[in-house]
This record gives sequence, C-alpha cells and structure tokens, in this order.
Amino acid sequence: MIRFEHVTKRYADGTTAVDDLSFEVADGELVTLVGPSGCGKTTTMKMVNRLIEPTSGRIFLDGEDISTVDPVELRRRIGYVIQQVGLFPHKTVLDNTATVPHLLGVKRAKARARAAELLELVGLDPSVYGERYPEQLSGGQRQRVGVARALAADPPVLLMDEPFGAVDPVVREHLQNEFLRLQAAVRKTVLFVTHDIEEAVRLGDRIAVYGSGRIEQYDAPATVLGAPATEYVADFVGADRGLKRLSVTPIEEGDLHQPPVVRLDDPLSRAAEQLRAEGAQWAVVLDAEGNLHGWIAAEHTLRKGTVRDRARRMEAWLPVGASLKQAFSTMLQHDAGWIAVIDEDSVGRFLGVLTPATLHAALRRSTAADAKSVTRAEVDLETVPVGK
Ligand SMILES: Nc1ncnc2c1ncn2[C@@H]1O[C@H](COP(=O)(O)OP(=O)(O)OP(=O)(O)O)[C@@H](O)[C@H]1O
Repeated sequence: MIRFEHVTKRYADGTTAVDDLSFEVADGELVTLVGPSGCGKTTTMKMVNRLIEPTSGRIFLDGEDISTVDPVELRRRIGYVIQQVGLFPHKTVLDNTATVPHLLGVKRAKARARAAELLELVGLDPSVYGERYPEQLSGGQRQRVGVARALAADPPVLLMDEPFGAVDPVVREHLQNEFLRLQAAVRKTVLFVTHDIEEAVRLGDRIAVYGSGRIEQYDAPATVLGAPATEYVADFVGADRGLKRLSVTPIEEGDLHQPPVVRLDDPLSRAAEQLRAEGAQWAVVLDAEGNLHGWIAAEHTLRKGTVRDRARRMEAWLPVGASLKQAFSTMLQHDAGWIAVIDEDSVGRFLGVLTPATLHAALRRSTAADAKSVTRAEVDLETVPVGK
C-alpha cells in the first residue's frame, strides 16, 4: 500500500509542484493520476521511488516511511515504466528483460527463462522477438518490452509515467487492453500517470484528477464522470462525459426488462396466445435448461408446430457486468432493438433484456446513485430530473 501524508514539493526556483497532497493506494489497486501538463503528476510519482525528495510530508510504502529506506533497495521493490522506454540498444530483447533479475544475482539462464515467460505475458513471442534488438521493434512492441522489464524483478509496486504516450491511438488501445489483462493476473499496486482522461477512465480502479499541485477529486471512474466534485473536474472530463460513462457503467440485473419468455418445445399456439395476452410483438426463446436460445416474432407464431420450428437464434447478447457501452455497440452492430443479457457464471442462463429505453434508464439511475452515494437499485427514477 502507498500512502501520501501532507506531501509538498517546492523546487529550488520556488515552483510548488505538489501542494499538501494526502491520498492512499490500496494493495493491488491501479490508480491513474490525470491532469493537464505541469500539474505535478510526474513529481508525485518520482517521489515514490525517491528520484525526487519531498520538501515536507511523508510517503509510506507498506507502512514504512520511505525516507528511511535506502533508495537502491527501495527501487528493487518498485518497477518503473516511462514513455521513452530506455532499453539498452546493444542488448537483445531477452537480455534487456533479464537485466534487473541478473543484476540482483539471479543466474543468467534462470533470468533469461523468466524473461521469456514475461515476454509471452506481454504478448511478444520470445522465439520471434527475444533475439531482436530494440531498433528492430515497433514503438508498441518496445513499450511492451518496457512493461516486461519492469515486471522482471516481480516488484509489488509499478510506477508508469505515460507508458503508452508515444504510440498511435489504435496501438495504444491495444496496449491498454493487454495491460488490463496482465494486471488482472499479476495484481500489482500501480500508479499510472496520464494526461488523457479516456486512458485514465479505462485503466483506473480509481482516478486522481489533478488541478495545480492538488488532487481535485479521487474516486472511481464512474463517479468522476457521473458526479464531478468541482467545476474544474467537470470541465476536465469534458462535455461528453455521459458518453464516456457508458464504458465504465456495468449492466446490472436490476436494469433489465422482462419480456415474454417461451420454451423451445412450447406449441406455437400457446406462444401466440401468450404474446397476445401480453400485447407483445416478440418473445425470448429459452431451451429446457433456461438458457438463451433466441427469439420469435408474434407473426411467426400463427402456424402449427412448436416454437423450435420458427425460433431464430439470437446473436445480440452480453453477460451481465458488461458495460453499457458494449450493450449499445452490440445493438448497433446487430441492428437490434434489444439485446439479451445472460448470467456470466453459467452457460447462458437468461436474465432479461436491455432496450434503448432501459439502457438510458440504467445510465440515469447510476449517475443519480453516485451523486447520492446509494446503490443503483435504491434510486427511484421518478425523482430524478430528466437531463441531469
Ligand atoms: N526540476 C524542476 N525545477 C523547477 N520546476 C520543476 C522541476 N521539475 C518540474 N517542475 C515544475 O513543477 C511543475 C510540475 O511538474 P511535473 O513534471 O510534475 O508535471 P506533470 O503533471 O507531470 O506534467 P506533464 O504532464 O507535462 O509531464 C511544473 O510547473 C514544472 O514546470
């Protein structure tokens, strides 16, 4: 765990880069520091591995005041990834990755074997890339080697300063997704500096939004987007924050609409009656186990036979917990007026459907829930003004 207590950094020329900063990063948590250029993000980060010393205040790593720890020993516990990766140009990718463990006394063969594993983990096939030199890699591949190298000594803490800043947006998104997958496996405590709010939102368990030398808000991404603490934060996250929020708001069971449901082996006549009784144009079709099979339109029930004969397979579905953005994009992709939502743990137990109207309601409910610090289920939409 990393804890800042009233930390201030004033440079020799009188610039106050960080002003009385107090915050905490839990073990295994990924915190993004985001803010405009010059607001003190890099200074904050470099104080953690003592590349910069605070003017006042204290920083603790696992309860230990880092000013009492030898900087070299401290840095062994902290991986560091920066934008200009700083790979050794005359060493192969494998040797670059193995450098730190080797320096720490791990035998060369063992360090190289571990390095190969790490390259694999960051998505670089060691048999293809291991013997290349850094100049023979793309920018994105070099960044991955940087991440692999930072992980090589298995430090509990990672500091990452705009690590994906130098690559184009497509590669960047790819690296971000890979990094999230990696982080889910290794669960490091990560401080991640970026000036890009999209990146901060996508990666962070929590986001620290910096004003000048200070944190204006420190919250989960959905809260920062849905309930910005100050005008400054609202401006920084942008006018399209509702749209950004879609990507960090998961589908919950309570959001779902319950349409008529029929079974594969039901006679069509019974399905027709049910649809008529409920005044519905279509029904969801489940198999005998209650798993999603597809759907059937009312006009297709007006014949003899069973639902199985006329049901269509359903392509537009998502597991509960997927984001509202995924839901919206699945609807668009399949040109569907609704999507089915299934249980993520079972093989496809049907839970309900999401329509444009329920999707919008879910977004409004989750924004209101964050503003009032209650769960989404506790929000009565009738009391939420439209347009908020
Ligand atoms: N060595 C230094 N001497 C004096 N001022 C400095 C020094 N290093 C940084 N600063 C100033 O401290 C402030 C914070 O700098 P810092 O690099 O921490 O910001 P940042 O948020 O990381 O910016 P960027 O996104 O541009 O990297 C800036 O005003 C910067 O000019």
